[in-house]
Amino acid sequence: MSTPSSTPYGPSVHTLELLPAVDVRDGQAVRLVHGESGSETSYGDPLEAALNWQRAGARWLHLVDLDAAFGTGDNRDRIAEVARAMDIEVELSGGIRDDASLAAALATGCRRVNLGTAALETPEWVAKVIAEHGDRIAVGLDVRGTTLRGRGWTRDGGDLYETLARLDSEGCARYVVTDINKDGTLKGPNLELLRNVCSVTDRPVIASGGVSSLDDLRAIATLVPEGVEGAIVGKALYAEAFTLEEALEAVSS
Ligand SMILES: O=C(O)c1ccccc1N[C@@H]1O[C@H](COP(=O)(O)O)[C@@H](O)[C@H]1O
Repeated sequence: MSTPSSTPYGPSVHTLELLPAVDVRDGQAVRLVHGESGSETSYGDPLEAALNWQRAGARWLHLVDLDAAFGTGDNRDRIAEVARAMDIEVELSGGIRDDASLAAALATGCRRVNLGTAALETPEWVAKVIAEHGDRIAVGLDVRGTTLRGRGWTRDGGDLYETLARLDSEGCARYVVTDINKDGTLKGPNLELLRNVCSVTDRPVIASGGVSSLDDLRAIATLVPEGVEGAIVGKALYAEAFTLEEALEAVSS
């Protein structure tokens, strides 16, 4: 997914793809701290937020149904409305755990979905949908240390590296790696975790959690040759630490 651009001097170079996040809870765009329910800061209408990132030049939107992830209901209609309104690519997460929720998610026209809990609790189903849908399926590896967390990040779900090896062997096309301890904190990304994951898989990795500055994005961009394809940016954009235009400029090569 990183942007290829050929040069007259050699092989293609790739720039880090940026995926601004719109997480939806109770119909509103929100940001959480460490993914904890109850830590929400609200940023208003999710459609307006998404259109804003699109207008600013994003090529991708990371769209999350937080209620579905937490099991506190869902925002399915609102999420579908946002996904359908986008001219850019959308990756959709939250509560996609069975055939019905997967079919509804794919029917929004999103480019791909991220599976979290299902990869931990129903591995046979995940292997089946990876085989059926190829790169329209990515897996979100949400970790504290090296322990995966599911069900709104409230339950342990096994070892990161064992799960990664299993998913690799099943043909999983891509991983979204979130350090929960960093998420929503503006404390900087976990570069070591990203490096470690890239060292054990040849699949592209999307970095998530902790981005606070343009320098953080530049630091993640240095990992593109190791396999980091993109970075999700949430709190920093909503808190206006920088603009999306500045971020896109910072990672363009
Ligand atoms: O994105 C968040 O802040 C977040 C916080 C708490 C739980 C999940 C969160 N987001 C994403 O939701 C999916 C997991 O959903 P599920 O387990 O498949 O239902 C995953 O992509 C998380 O990164």
